[in-house]
Amino acid sequence: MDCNPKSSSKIPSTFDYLIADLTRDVNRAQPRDALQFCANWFNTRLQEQRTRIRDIFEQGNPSPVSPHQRTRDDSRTSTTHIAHITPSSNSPARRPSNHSPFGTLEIPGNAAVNGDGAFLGPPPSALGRRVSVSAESLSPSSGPERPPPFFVKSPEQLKRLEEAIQDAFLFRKLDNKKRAAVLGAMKEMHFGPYEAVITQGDDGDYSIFPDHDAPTSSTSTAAGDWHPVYGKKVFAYTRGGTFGELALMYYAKRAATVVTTSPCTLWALDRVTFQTILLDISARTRRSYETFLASVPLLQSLNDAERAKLADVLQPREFADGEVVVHEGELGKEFYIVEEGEAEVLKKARNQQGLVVDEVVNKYKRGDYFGELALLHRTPRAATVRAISAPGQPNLKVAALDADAFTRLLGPLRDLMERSALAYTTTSSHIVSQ
Ligand SMILES: Nc1ncnc2c1ncn2[C@@H]1O[C@@H]2COP(=O)(O)O[C@H]2[C@H]1O
Repeated sequence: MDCNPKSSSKIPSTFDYLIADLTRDVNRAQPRDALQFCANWFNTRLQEQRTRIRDIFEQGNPSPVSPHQRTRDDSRTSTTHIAHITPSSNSPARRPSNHSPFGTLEIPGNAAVNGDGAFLGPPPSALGRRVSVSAESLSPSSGPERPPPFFVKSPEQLKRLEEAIQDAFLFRKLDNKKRAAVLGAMKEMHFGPYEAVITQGDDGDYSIFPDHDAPTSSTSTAAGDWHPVYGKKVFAYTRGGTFGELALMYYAKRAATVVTTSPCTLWALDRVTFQTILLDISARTRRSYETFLASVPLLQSLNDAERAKLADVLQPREFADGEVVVHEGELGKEFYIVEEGEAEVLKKARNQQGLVVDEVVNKYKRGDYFGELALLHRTPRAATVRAISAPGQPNLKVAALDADAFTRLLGPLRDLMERSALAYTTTSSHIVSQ
């Protein structure tokens, strides 16, 4: 059997990659009990994946119900009293558990998670409980036969949706095509005041992204500052806060109830799309970054673990022909590595007539980097870098690294970058950016 996902003509899925990795490890380890080895291997991979995703969430989008935050008094908590909340038609008092207000989307694999699955001894959840594992957890990749749902949206809806997700960490990893697929799969939902959007103890079926124009909603969970139906209020969401992802990531029960405090517009992303597109993409992005980074000359001296850390924090950006990535004279906040396409570097200079013109001083292609000077020296951008792509040629795609991660992860390469920068051409006609 050919287990190399790259040698097959179809697009390899996460499952293909997993089997290739497993085959490689089995060949290395030559286990006597192959079945036990495979069971342990998958279990370990599952735990690693959950841990990595949890870490990503905690870095980029801390959840109010993550274990170390649950008891913390958060300044974002609103002053709305939970005691005002009354059960709605969607509340647990009036409907059976597991009846989501979103209904069930008619897409394959969208059935509720089995509550007591014990397949392969699932890892404990982030909240310390054992969690169920559905068959989907081993193969989050949907493949072409399982397209995500698509909800038609007006330009006005799309604009609101874009605003709603602009701070959501996972979306930053999506390229334009995948982003469009996720936006299409998101469903607009309207809630009245004091309706339970998700209910503690239910299975997780949707991740929720509140509309930016929506008033706040609040979280409650049983204990303490008590409400007869919803229990204690532990957190309040303001605009831009997303919730409902924990149960989707860990196949755990809902860890808290989320109740609207006034009429709300929310965007719901179903569990299968969340996992197949978002989680799968973050794993794929990481994997393809690791391969790509190994080919970048600047990073040759980093080891695999260092490059893997870098792959975790890089964010894809795309620029059409003529779009500027960095402006000469501006403050620098990011560093860039070219993944695809081309860019040119322009510096302001005085021509013979004394007029200020942009002069091309450099060009970039795949594997090149730029934007290091402003971060290394804390100076304004020394030049403008803009995308160039002839008709039919790919747009410029870069992997961006923020200033903190640049210092932390590429600090050891400082000397190398300084030496390479000596080769930058600057003539007396160039105007020095201050
Ligand atoms: N001749 C050049 N002078 C200055 N910067 C250059 C030149 N050629 C390429 N660059 C890159 O252009 C980038 C602009 O942003 P930075 O100043 O942060 O870092 C700069 C370098 O990475």
